[in-house]
Amino acid sequence: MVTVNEAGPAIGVIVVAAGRGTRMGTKESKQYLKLQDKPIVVHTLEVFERHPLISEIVLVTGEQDVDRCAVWVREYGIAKCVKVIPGGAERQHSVHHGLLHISTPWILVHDGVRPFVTESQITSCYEAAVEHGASILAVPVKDTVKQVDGEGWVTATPDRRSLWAIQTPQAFRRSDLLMAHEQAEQEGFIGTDDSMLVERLGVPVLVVEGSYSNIKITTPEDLDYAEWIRKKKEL
Ligand SMILES: Nc1ccn([C@@H]2O[C@H](COP(=O)(O)OP(=O)(O)OP(=O)(O)O)[C@@H](O)[C@H]2O)c(=O)n1
Ligand SMILES: C[C@](O)(CO)[C@H](O)COP(=O)(O)O
Repeated sequence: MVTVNEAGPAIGVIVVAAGRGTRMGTKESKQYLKLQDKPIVVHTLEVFERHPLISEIVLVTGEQDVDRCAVWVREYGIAKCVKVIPGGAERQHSVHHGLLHISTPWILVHDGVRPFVTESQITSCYEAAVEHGASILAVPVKDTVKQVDGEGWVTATPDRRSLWAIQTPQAFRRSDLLMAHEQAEQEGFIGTDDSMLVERLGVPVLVVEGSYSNIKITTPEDLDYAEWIRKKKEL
């Protein structure tokens, strides 16, 4: 672990970037690939660095990447990033590690590979959490979604009007998120996002509409799309 800057009060963000990027298939983990002239994760950090409500960022990376990420944090002037720490085997473990290094009463969790989140989306997500207890960014699904069994047979067609594709950031009270992670760990439950864990505690989670351009860079074709979005936004 490297302490890079002094901590401040208020809203903290855990940026998780400790994944291997298996679906991207590149030698370099996708969060470190360059978008224009900077690593993707740096673009993501810069959005939170610029946000007036954010006081503190904890960056979670692969153990072998902590030092080079700490160098980028200094080089790119991410002054709100107080710690760069190693993550765990699953995204959930990485968030849990991050949570142990941040003590603001409200926490946002964000994927390091979602560099196109906007200031207003972050604000809306945070404000909805403060008003309602917990909130997540999402967009309505555009396609018809089927449930399919292991042999390829359709078993159900859920009503599309009730289906949303979930994004980050996700905003929670720190106490709820910590309890949710501890409970999940005790029960051996692994979820694909943090709200799943908080829902299991019985805390209602409000969906706030995000945008289709807040993509998670996951597979090779997302890189071309990301470059196109970046050019449109002139990041
Ligand atoms: N053990 C892990 C796994 C994922 N992540 C982070 O969680 C975010 C969303 O995960 P995903 O897109 O699935 O990333 P990977 O796990 O790297 O991708 P893949 O599943 O294709 O291996 C990414 O910023 C990723 O770095 C993490 O911090 N720790
Ligand atoms: C948290 C998340 O980005 C919401 O869409 C997503 O669930 C991460 O999941 P992945 O399995 O790591 O892609």
